[in-house]
Amino acid sequence: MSDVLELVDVSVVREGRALVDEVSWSVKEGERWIILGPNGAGKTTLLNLASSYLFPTTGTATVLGERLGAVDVFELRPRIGMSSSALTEKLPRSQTVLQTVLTAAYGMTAGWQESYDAVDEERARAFLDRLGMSDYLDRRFGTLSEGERKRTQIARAMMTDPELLLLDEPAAGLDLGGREDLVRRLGRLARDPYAPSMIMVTHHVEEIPAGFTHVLMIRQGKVLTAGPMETEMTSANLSRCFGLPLVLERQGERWTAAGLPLG
Ligand SMILES: Nc1ncnc2c1ncn2[C@@H]1O[C@H](COP(=O)(O)OP(=O)(O)OP(=O)(O)O)[C@@H](O)[C@H]1O
Repeated sequence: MSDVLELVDVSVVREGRALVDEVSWSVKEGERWIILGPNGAGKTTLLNLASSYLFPTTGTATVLGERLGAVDVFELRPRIGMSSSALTEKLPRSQTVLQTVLTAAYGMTAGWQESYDAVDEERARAFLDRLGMSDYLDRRFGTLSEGERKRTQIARAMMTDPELLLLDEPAAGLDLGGREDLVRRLGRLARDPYAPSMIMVTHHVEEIPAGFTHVLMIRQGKVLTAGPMETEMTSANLSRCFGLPLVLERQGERWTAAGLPLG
């Protein structure tokens, strides 16, 4: 298995502060990683490295076999699918759902043309169908609910047939039903052997879909633990990560966590 992502002693320093601090981490082809950590821990910074939108201040980052700093990122980026709220804000509100997904095939956030291939349209419809968005194809993106927007964005991220799929808090802001619907769909994607390698950032263990294989926990820019879910998802690790005593429980392939009552 080859490395999809390899960080070696990577630090990202801004205003004299290390947002990520000497991080070494590798993601192999086919793995599905969760990044867990409190607010401000450096999770999005790690995703921005993985998506080649940020370069290390020190250390080396290799994405899909290409070393950042020595590769044309405009060739690398189409190989990476990304869904994040920052990206959602850049998508034109007046485009339809189908157009929003289709424009990804051409590496754009805007610019609807009439000349899209029938093959591309077929693919866009198929991804939207898998994400339960078939009834919304002609709806304007700006009129969608939070959950519908997230599902559209994931379909959009899949459109370029990426080798690496990055999901930044895909379930944030969803109600319980919306979260469970999305988590089930992501679980199905995670178990699909033809789906790309995946890295998903979350604050909540309840949002970890079935089928995810590895977890990285980060706190104040430092990696606390990184490895297989079976060995690393423990109450002790989670408590260290979030800085208070937590009890982690597993039910089948899903997780819950709660703080211990105050004594
Ligand atoms: N350009 C920047 N200059 C200075 N500080 C920054 C910059 N970008 C991010 N930070 C800081 O770096 C830290 C890590 O940010 P990051 O967004 O990676 O955290 P996060 O774990 O994703 O947080 P959250 O869960 O709140 O989204 C934060 O304290 C943030 O304020």
